[in-house]
Amino acid sequence: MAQINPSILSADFSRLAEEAKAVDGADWLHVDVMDNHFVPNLTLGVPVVEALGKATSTPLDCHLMIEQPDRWAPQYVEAGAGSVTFHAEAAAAPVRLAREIRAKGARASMALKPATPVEPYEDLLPELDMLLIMTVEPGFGGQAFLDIMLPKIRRARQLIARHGLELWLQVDGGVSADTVERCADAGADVFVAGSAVYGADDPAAAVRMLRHQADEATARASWSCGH
Ligand SMILES: O=C(CO)[C@@H](O)[C@H](O)COP(=O)(O)O
Repeated sequence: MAQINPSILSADFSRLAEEAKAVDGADWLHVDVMDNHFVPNLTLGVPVVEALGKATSTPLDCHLMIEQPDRWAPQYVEAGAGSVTFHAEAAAAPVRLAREIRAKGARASMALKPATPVEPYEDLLPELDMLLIMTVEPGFGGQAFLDIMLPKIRRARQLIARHGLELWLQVDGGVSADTVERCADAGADVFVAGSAVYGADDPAAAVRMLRHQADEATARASWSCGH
């Protein structure tokens, strides 16, 4: 079944605990950590992740859009993140970092900005639990989905299949009722949605609707036949 991870970046930051509970039933809560260096925006850090973990039973999927993830990622695991994503463009030693995240008990994930190809990372995929393909330039919610990322999602799904991996394939940026089916058709199985969820009158219902759309598209997709 498709996983829908609402992005807290689109929530009301003055009511984070309530906003986290508003999406009960989501698979993970996506937490965007930005440092104003790797991306031109600043959001939240370890203490807020720790507080969020106490406010919700939904597991936390922390997306680190920061420099020096090798130094910081382990602290997010200790703060309670169930999944930690670092950027390939920022990590000094991605294999060592993925192993450290896993050894500390979280799922290890690596993200690729739109201009970063997936092929150079083929040999690293077995070290990961999830690969995140950005479908906008990281930094801000509410941007338009980049259609030109669909071939990259397809190529990533083919690599995962070729190696027989159980790797989750996440997409993030501009995912909505208009785009989720194209992402699922291309091979994504984990969908981050910020404005499409928190901009809806009923965020929990928006999660259910996106999951339904993604599941239907996946069932029709050639990559999922036989799964
Ligand atoms: O990582 C990011 C942005 O850098 C995302 O998680 C956005 O927060 C998603 O928001 P929408 O594009 O779905 O509004």
